[in-house]
Amino acid sequence: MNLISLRHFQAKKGSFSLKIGNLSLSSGELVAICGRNGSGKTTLLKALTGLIPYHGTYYLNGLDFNKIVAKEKYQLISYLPQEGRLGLPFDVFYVVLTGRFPLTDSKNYRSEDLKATEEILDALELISFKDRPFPQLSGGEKRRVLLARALNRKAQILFLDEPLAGIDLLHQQKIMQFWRLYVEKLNALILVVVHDLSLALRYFDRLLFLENGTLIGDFPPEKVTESFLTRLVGLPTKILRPEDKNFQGIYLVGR
Ligand SMILES: Nc1ncnc2c1ncn2[C@@H]1O[C@H](COP(=O)(O)OP(=O)(O)OP(=O)(O)O)[C@@H](O)[C@H]1O
Repeated sequence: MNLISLRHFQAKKGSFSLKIGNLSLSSGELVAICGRNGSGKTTLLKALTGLIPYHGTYYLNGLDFNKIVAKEKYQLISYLPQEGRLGLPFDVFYVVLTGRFPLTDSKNYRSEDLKATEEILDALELISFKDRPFPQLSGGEKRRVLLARALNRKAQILFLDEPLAGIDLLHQQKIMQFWRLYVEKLNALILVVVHDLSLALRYFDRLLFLENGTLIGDFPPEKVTESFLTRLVGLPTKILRPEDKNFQGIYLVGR
């Protein structure tokens, strides 16, 4: 099912302009957005979330985005910004619980919100942190907690801006596995800004490539070519395709 449809879509940030002629994203897809710094990845996620205005056509779950009321948008979409700052001394459990706020009556959290929070903390191996004050966590721990908060709403659409930056390799792998289950269980769409092209090629269903605000590529990982990446990255690029597709560990390239 089409969850997002864009036509002649444009969003501006100062003199920068993002332009997408045509794009459809469906439920059940884990999609990476790739591109160099300043290519428009964050601009795209912000425009799709409604944080910056757009021109053109944007249908969300079959409805004109501009005609959907805010509460419904927040129930359908969960957005993790690139710079998630939170200076207040809340404990980790409460920070993650607040991810459920759009599902409540805006006054009280329900027992199912508490239960869901326990479950997501457990799934992301954060349960032992639950009573710790958020500001005291390390950078990577904070990112994992903010990701748990974004996932806790169980929204059908997730927009995640560089959620794996600063996270250790073991937890990156666990998060990738969790996203796969999330997509399957909730028939969800997850759109993730990723700089690590190895990760994007190995774990995602579809890769979108932006350059100077233009969508220059939209491929499944098997169709991404070395010549395309060489041009995109600006460096000679080789793709090593794993022989053992069931291998769950990481591949490192040595000298
Ligand atoms: N408020 C603003 N005013 C003017 N230009 C802006 C503004 N915000 C962003 N830009 C410019 O828009 C372009 C796209 O920014 P965006 O944050 O979408 O890039 P990105 O692909 O997410 O980059 P990165 O990989 O560095 O996070 C950049 O060149 C940036 O300098």
